Amino acid sequence: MRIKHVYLYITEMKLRYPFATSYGTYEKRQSILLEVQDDDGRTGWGEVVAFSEPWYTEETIQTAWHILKDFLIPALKDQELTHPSEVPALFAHVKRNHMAKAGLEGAVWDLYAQQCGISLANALGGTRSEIEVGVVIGINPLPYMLEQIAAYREQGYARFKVKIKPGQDYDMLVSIRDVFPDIPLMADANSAYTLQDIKLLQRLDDLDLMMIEQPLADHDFLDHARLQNELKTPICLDESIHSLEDARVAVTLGSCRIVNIKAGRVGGLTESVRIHDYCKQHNIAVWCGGMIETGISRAQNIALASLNHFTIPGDISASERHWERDVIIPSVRLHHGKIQVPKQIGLGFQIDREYLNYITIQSEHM
Ligand SMILES: O=C(O)CCC(=O)c1ccccc1C(=O)O
Ligand SMILES: [Mg+2]
Repeated sequence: MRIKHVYLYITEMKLRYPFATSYGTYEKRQSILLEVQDDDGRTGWGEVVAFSEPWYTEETIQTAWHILKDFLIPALKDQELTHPSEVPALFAHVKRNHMAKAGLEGAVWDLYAQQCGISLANALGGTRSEIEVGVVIGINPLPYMLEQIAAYREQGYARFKVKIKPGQDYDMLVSIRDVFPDIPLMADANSAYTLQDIKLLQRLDDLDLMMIEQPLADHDFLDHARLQNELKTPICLDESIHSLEDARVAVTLGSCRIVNIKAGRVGGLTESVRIHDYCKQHNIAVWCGGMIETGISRAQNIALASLNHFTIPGDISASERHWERDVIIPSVRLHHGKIQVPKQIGLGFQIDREYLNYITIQSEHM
């Protein structure tokens, strides 16, 4: 396969509800959607999940746009490929910029699956026909969070993740536990704490949380290992894990017992599958993270989460969790609290071109 054309779209969509994390609040979402085309005119779709602000990682929409246009797309175009797992080597001379790389690599995976006449899930080695999914509750006044949890439970979500930050942590979680003693519950700190907060973090052990996600800074492998040693609650790493190598460091040091895999953060689906396989070998649980993404990345996540070691429900909610309307047809829906893994070829969804046009604020053909 040879990529002859790449079409880039910067889109902007308003979230149905503002989404607050420990480091900031998202109200609207720009994304880079990209379409790659081969010599036969077939196209594959990918999404760069970087945000407009460098809060979650250092990448932004603008840095990704630059890296894609000036380095990655020229490195990919016209190269003869037999498999998408060859794409990371073409990008190896470009340091990091994982979300930009993953957007393009994901589009090649979709195209490859279509050429083979199989689903993306199948191409990645996925075996599940449906996946259990969880939902994330942003930081808000407590009564509103309780209402949201009740509503999402009604919709069948199998796991509830609550964002926490200093001052909105222990007491808030105790109140949630009082109302919902049995729900599978976890907390995501997005690096809001340091090892100095160890006493507070140890109190969370009373709350029967499935895990605490990324309590400390992204580079703090050693401090996470010390913290995990002192905590009963499993630590899950998100922002710390940019590669298989990071997963090896974390697992070897004992920095976590669970890994959140996001294709964007680790540079693509190829690296995601490698991390999945490594964690499976080492008895480290994995689940698929979310990035408030459009349906393209959401469809990719569904395919990825169909691999058999994704044993914990991921942050793969229905399209309507964040969007009034999604860019894929049909939108992602829950069926009895689960999401069906599409059997159709490629991503298994169509692109809603009319809506794509409507939300596009900039585009380019390369
Ligand atoms: O996609 C979602 O619904 C929310 C996923 C989420 O928690 C998140 C969203 C944006 C940035 C970081 C994170 C995170 O997992 O830390
Ligand atoms: Mg997280």
